[in-house]
Amino acid sequence: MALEVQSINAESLYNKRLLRPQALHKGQMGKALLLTGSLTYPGAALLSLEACLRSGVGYAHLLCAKELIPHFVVKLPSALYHAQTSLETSTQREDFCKLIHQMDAVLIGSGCSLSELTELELELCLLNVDNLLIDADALTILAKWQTNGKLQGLLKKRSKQNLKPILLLPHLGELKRLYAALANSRQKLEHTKALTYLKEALKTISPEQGKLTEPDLERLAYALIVSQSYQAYVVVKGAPTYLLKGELNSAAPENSNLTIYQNTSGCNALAKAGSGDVLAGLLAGLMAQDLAPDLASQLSVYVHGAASEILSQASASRSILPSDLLAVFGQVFQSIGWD
Ligand SMILES: NC(=O)C1=CN([C@@H]2O[C@H](COP(=O)(O)OP(=O)(O)OC[C@H]3O[C@@H](n4cnc5c(N)ncnc54)[C@H](O)[C@@H]3O)[C@@H](O)[C@H]2O)[C@@H](O)CC1
Ligand SMILES: Nc1ncnc2c1ncn2[C@@H]1O[C@H](COP(=O)(O)OP(=O)(O)O)[C@@H](O)[C@H]1O
Repeated sequence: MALEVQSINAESLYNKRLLRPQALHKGQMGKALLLTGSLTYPGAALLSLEACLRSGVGYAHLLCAKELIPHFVVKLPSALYHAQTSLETSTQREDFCKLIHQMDAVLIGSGCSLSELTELELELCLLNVDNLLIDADALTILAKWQTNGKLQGLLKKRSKQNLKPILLLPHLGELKRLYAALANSRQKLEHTKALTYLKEALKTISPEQGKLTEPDLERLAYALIVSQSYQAYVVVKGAPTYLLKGELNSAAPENSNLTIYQNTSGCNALAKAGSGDVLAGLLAGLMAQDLAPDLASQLSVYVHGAASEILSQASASRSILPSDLLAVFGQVFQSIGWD
């Protein structure tokens, strides 16, 4: 039984730092496309876009309702904007596919709203995008497709084309939604097995490593099942955030190989609508720079959390806004040697 618990902290990330040569140019630093925000939730687009720009990515693109572009461009002029189309015609779908094929990473979901258009965009992304991050409303659509059987076909096509596992960013509510969509007795049994495995395996490691509470273990057991059933990497958002690497061998849990990464940064200043949008944009920008999904996830959750801690040294956490985090990302990156 191999289980390891590792902390995501300043030292671990310093040791994994990748330096930016002075002579680099924007073309070497990746292109990220955000399919975030909507007329209903425009703020989510701005938060994720600025976070993406502050990740160091070469180009940050946003595809959004054309009415929003004149407002956004005033606030974030360095981003590149594309007007959303209905995807009803084959030309519109071809243009959309052309755009996503040019990208090194695509984020879909934060503030997109649960529209038919979001569904069409998500389907095309699943079939075409290698580094695909899925958040918020797009997670709800995934759960719906899991229930009605559509997702299985899409994931099969995805794996035939050798596209990477998708990256999911659920909070506990969304994680449970994804799990509930599986809800058959076999998977329920696997959740019980996963939980039992985690509890047993934790007894075999040092008490220092194994400080995981019962609710955290529950969360991780859900994440294990979701990760396997959706063929996905999962960032298990919350206090604290966890990442999982490896697999549960459900036939023989004792033969599983699993690493749990526990983030050590963050505070309750993040318990506000919009914090998740900031995290998603930052992670998309890092993935576009060719960082492996596990390193990009570790770095983004740490920087996001540490930014909230810096702000809370000078302000009551209640008054800190998700948009305030953006200005201190640079300070956190610098403190861990990521220039
Ligand atoms: N400024 C903006 O434009 C924002 C737009 N947002 C978008 O608004 C839409 C709806 O977001 P909602 O926040 O209503 O939807 P959620 O699915 O995030 O939250 C709905 C409910 O889920 C439960 N929940 C949330 N977080 C949980 C947690 N950590 N543990 C357990 N249960 C939890 C709570 O009961 C919550 O009221 C999405 O598209 C979202 O992306 C949000 O991202 C917030 C900010
Ligand atoms: N008390 C807390 N301590 C540490 N991190 C937190 C806390 N509350 C929220 N967060 C972090 O803030 C983010 C909230 O994301 P989410 O619930 O998706 O918000 P949004 O409304 O923006 O979609 C997650 O990254 C989560 O880990």
